[in-house]
Amino acid sequence: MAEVLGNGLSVRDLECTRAGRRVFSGVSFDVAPGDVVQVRGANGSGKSSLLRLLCGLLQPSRGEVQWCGQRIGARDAGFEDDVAYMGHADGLSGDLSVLENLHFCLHVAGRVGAEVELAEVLHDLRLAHRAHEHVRQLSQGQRRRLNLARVVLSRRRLWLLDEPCAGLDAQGEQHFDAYLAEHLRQGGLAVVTTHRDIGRDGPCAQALEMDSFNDADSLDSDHRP
Ligand SMILES: Nc1ncnc2c1ncn2[C@@H]1O[C@H](COP(=O)(O)OP(=O)(O)OP(=O)(O)O)[C@@H](O)[C@H]1O
Repeated sequence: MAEVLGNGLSVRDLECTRAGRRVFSGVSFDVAPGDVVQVRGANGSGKSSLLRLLCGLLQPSRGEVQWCGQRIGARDAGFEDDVAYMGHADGLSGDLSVLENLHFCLHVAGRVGAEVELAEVLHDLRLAHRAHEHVRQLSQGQRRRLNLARVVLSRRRLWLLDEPCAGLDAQGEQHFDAYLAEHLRQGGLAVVTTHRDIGRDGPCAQALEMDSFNDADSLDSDHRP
């Protein structure tokens, strides 16, 4: 029986197979409240696949992911209510305004009425002046900021963030660091794929190097040992 963190995320002997090819195997780690894991690795090493396994969008070919002692594959409703996932696609509606997207997010998170906080986050992320514009009119970096606002406002306990700083400028990165530090300070948990050293000035991150879990034939030829 795998050791389980009763109040956090527990990953045991996880294996990922995509299109019949084993991407990684033997991945095990725990994340406790207040902890962040930084996932690193070469292109194709399986960072995004790992995050999709953690949030239940992909199924492992072996091993399991547990949240607060329950296997997530069991589709425990509590897990989905606890997770904020940021993937490569931003999950925003281009035909809705910035404000409408965030109101929708607050609605889904059961936080209708958090208007003051919404206004503060929009101001912090320099999106307040674009609040009534359609999201499709924003730049990539602005959309990334809006996606960050979505995660922050959702107030979910577990953040699963795939390259959250891609496209952010230096100020956007600073805001990300501050929001992540505050999330952890409040007992939140996070798994983040990023090449930035998020432990440098902020929280101390546990590093997970995906390259060490790859099969040799799953890597591009120039990454093979
Ligand atoms: N939709 C898919 N169908 C089949 N195979 C996929 C799919 N998406 C990714 N893969 C494969 O899974 C492996 C891992 O991809 P993944 O995107 O998880 O890696 P990554 O480390 O996030 O890469 P990158 O740094 O380039 O974003 C790659 O070999 C890739 O070809």
